[in-house]
Amino acid sequence: MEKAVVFIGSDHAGFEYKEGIKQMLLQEGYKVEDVGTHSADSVDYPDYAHPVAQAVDEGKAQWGILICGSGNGVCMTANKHAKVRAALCWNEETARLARQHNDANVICLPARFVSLEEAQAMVKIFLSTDFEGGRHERRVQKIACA
Ligand SMILES: O=C(CO)[C@H](O)[C@H](O)[C@H](O)COP(=O)(O)O
Repeated sequence: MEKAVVFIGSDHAGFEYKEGIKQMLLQEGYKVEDVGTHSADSVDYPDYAHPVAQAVDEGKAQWGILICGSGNGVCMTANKHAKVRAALCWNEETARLARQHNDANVICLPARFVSLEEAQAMVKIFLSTDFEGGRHERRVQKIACA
């Protein structure tokens, strides 16, 4: 089966984790589009969160992965895009629930609060867990503003 297209981005705080997650995804056969940043030099997280969210919003990417220090800045930015449901995840269970209950399409990770191994495990779970639908479908429908 054809692997999904994943857009990934981070600020300087998430740069090393972005590289580690990207390598893992490439090894697993995903098509990965890296929007930057490309070094640990200080940058502004919206400059990377918007392109990832836009790709998901426009259907160019099935999934988005965003990393900053706390995960909050990239998450707030991504959720400005209409079709994006970006979820801040900090352990395997929150990553699983973001998919099962919220049908999230972007995972936001806090590089300064989890290990790279934990972040990689969360991404694996996020990309392989199905939305449960049912009662959650109704709630997800209500997230969007009219
Ligand atoms: O967006 C954030 C906070 O909501 C991120 O954690 C940033 O990575 C962080 O603010 C960057 O901080 P720095 O002191 O400029 O490295």
